[in-house]
Amino acid sequence: MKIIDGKELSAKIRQTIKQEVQEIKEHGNRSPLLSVILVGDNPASQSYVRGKENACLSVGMENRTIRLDANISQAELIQVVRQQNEDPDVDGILVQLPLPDHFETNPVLDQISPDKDVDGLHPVNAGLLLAGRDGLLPCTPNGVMEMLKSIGLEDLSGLNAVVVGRSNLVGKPLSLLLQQKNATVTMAHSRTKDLAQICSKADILIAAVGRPKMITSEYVKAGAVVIDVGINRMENGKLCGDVDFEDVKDKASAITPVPGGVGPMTVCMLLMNTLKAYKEHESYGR
Ligand SMILES: Nc1nc2c(c(=O)[nH]1)N[C@@H](CN(C=O)c1ccc(C(=O)N[C@@H](CCC(=O)O)C(=O)O)cc1)CN2
Repeated sequence: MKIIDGKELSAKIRQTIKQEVQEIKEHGNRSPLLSVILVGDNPASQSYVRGKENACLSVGMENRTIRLDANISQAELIQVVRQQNEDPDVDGILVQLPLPDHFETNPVLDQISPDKDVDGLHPVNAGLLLAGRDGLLPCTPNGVMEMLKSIGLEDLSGLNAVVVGRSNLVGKPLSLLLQQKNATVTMAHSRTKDLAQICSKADILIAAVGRPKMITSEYVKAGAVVIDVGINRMENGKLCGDVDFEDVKDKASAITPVPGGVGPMTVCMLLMNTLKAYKEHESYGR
């Protein structure tokens, strides 16, 4: 069984991003800039945003974090997003999720200019993905595809993929990306009947349900590739995935750990999207 190490893979990809950013700067150009908007003081979100700041630093990109009080209004938040849209130095804009309860998330995300939407969550980018056209891809699904590629799974012809979870952030876009690579995709979710039986037919099983250790060995076909997108904080403070790693690891041919699996790839793909947005803005390389 192979453990797909997201820390190692993301470090490798970051190195190529760092080299590109260095070349950009050596040619006298400005650096790519990621602007992150954080509303409120959710400790997990604060920690993820710090991770994004450090990631930008590590590849030589500029970073701007806009920290806003949880009590600001939806209209005020939208105003901040629009300011970032209009700032020519900003290449990528990300609103850290979840927003505090009194916000409606979609109308806020809709305000991000699609060419700066490095989270790939704007309806324009979601539509481009649906149509199989080039746009900015959501980071976690894109990171999962990179992980599959790293173990030689690029053309998925003839393979059954089951995605458990149907969120806009992961399940829906990931199902489309897998299908683009010719997998036969089943989208399952909490209301799916005979879930274990359906999962046990998967050559590639993706768990993105947000239920700690839900996927046990009875859900897994012998030799399957198991990708765990879940990041759940246990009462003892430790993190665990949606997959019961100890129970599944000897049945799978390859598996991602939590922590150190898909999480680091998410941040890496964010850097990649910011670089891509930058190149579009500056017509760099054309
Ligand atoms: N606007 C967005 N909000 C959120 C996203 C997102 O992609 N866009 N995803 C998650 C949070 N997230 C990034 O924002 C994120 C979560 C986890 C990790 C990560 O590397 N986790 C580590 C463990 C870190 C720890 O110890 O706590 C791991 O899995 O190894 C990175 C990014 C929700 N919000």
